[in-house]
Amino acid sequence: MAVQCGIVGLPNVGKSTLFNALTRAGAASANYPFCTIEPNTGVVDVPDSRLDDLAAIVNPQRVLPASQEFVDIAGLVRGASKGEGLGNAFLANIRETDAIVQVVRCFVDGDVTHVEGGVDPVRDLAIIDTELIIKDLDGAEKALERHRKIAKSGNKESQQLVAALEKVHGALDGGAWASTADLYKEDLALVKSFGFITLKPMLLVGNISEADIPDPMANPHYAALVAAAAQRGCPVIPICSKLEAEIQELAPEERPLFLEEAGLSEPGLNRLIQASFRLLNLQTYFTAGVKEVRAWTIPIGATAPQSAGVIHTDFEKGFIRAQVIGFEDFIAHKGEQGAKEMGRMRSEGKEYVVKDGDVMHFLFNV
Ligand SMILES: Nc1ncnc2c1ncn2[C@@H]1O[C@H](COP(=O)(O)OP(=O)(O)OP(=O)(O)O)[C@@H](O)[C@H]1O
Ligand SMILES: [Mg+2]
Repeated sequence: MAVQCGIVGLPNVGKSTLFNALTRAGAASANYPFCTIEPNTGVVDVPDSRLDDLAAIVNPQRVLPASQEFVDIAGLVRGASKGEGLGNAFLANIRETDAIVQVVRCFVDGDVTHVEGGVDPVRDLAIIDTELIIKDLDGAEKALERHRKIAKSGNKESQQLVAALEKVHGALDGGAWASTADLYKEDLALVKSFGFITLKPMLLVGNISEADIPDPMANPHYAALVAAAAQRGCPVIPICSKLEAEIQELAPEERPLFLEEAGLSEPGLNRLIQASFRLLNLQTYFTAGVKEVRAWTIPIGATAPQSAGVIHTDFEKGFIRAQVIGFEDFIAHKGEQGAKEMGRMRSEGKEYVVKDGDVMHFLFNV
C-alpha cells in the first residue's frame, strides 16, 4: 500500500526541485521495481532508523522500507481551473492521490522569477485555494446534475449521494474547502470516487532559503505562512528544496558533514515524509525474518487481521493469531528468541489493535 501524495503550488516555487530531491533520495537506496512509474511519479523509501536496528540483530538478506509515492504536477496559475496554463490538465493527476503537499515559496531570490511579482506566501495560498476550490466546484456541479436526474427516479442511493454532494457543493460555493463540509462517514464513502481535491488532507511546505535553515521563523514570509496554516489547522514544515536536492547529489558518506554544516540534524525530506505519514494517520509495523526485515504501512487503529491483509489478502481471510513483540522489547532482548525467553512475545487475536513498531508474525489458514 504505497501512499500517494500530490505536489501542488504556483509555478517556479520549487516543486520539481523538491520532487527530484525526494525521488533521488528514494532511488538511491530503493530496490523497488517500477521505481519511476511515470516521469512525474516517484516512489520513495520512508526513512525509519528502526529498520537498521532490527537488521543489526536479525542479519537479513534484505531490508525493505515502507514506500510512499509522490506526484509532481505542473505549476498552477490563476485561472488554472478554467484551463489557464498547463496546470489544469495535471490537476486530474492528483485526484487519485491520498494527500496534497503544497509547496509555498518563502525564499527571497531576485534571480528566481515569481509569477506574481514578489514573495507573498499568504497570497499564494489563496490563489491555489481558489483554483482547487473552483476545480472541485466544477466537478461537484457536474456530478450533481447527473445524479439529481437519477435520484428523481426514486433511487435511494442516488438520493443519499445527492445529499452528500450538496454538502460538498455548499462548502465549495462558499469559498471553503470541501473538507470543511459537515460530512458523515457515510457521506465521505459516497463521494470518495469523485476525487475532490479539497477533501484531501494537506501539508504545507514552506520552501525557505539555505540561510533560513537555522531559524526558519526569522524569515517573515515563513512566519506568515505558519500563521496562515495555524488558522486553517494545517500542518506546515520548513524545507530548503534546493539544499535538499544538493544533499541527494552527494555520496551517502558525505551527507552527514554537509547536513551539519547546514544546521540540519537529518535531511528535511525525512521530516516531510514522516509528516505526510502523520497527516494520513499511518503507522508502521515490522516483519523480521532472516530473509527480510520489512516495514509495512497501516492506518492507526488497524487490527491484527487488517494489518496482515497488507501483506496478502489471504493472511487476513485465514488469520488465526499473531505473535507480537514490541519494538523496544525486540531490541532490548536482541531478537525473537531473547524476547520469547523473557516472556515478551505475546499471542494476540483478531481484536488486537496493532501498535506502531510492533514486530509481527502471523499464523493463518490457507
Ligand atoms: N529553497 C530555494 N532557494 C533558492 N532557490 C530555489 C529554492 N527552491 C527552488 N529554487 C529554485 O527555483 C527555481 C524553480 O524551481 P522548480 O523548477 O523546482 O519549480 P517548480 O515549482 O517545479 O516550477 P514549475 O511549476 O514551473 O514546474 C529553480 O531555479 C530552483 O533552483
Ligand atoms: Mg516543476
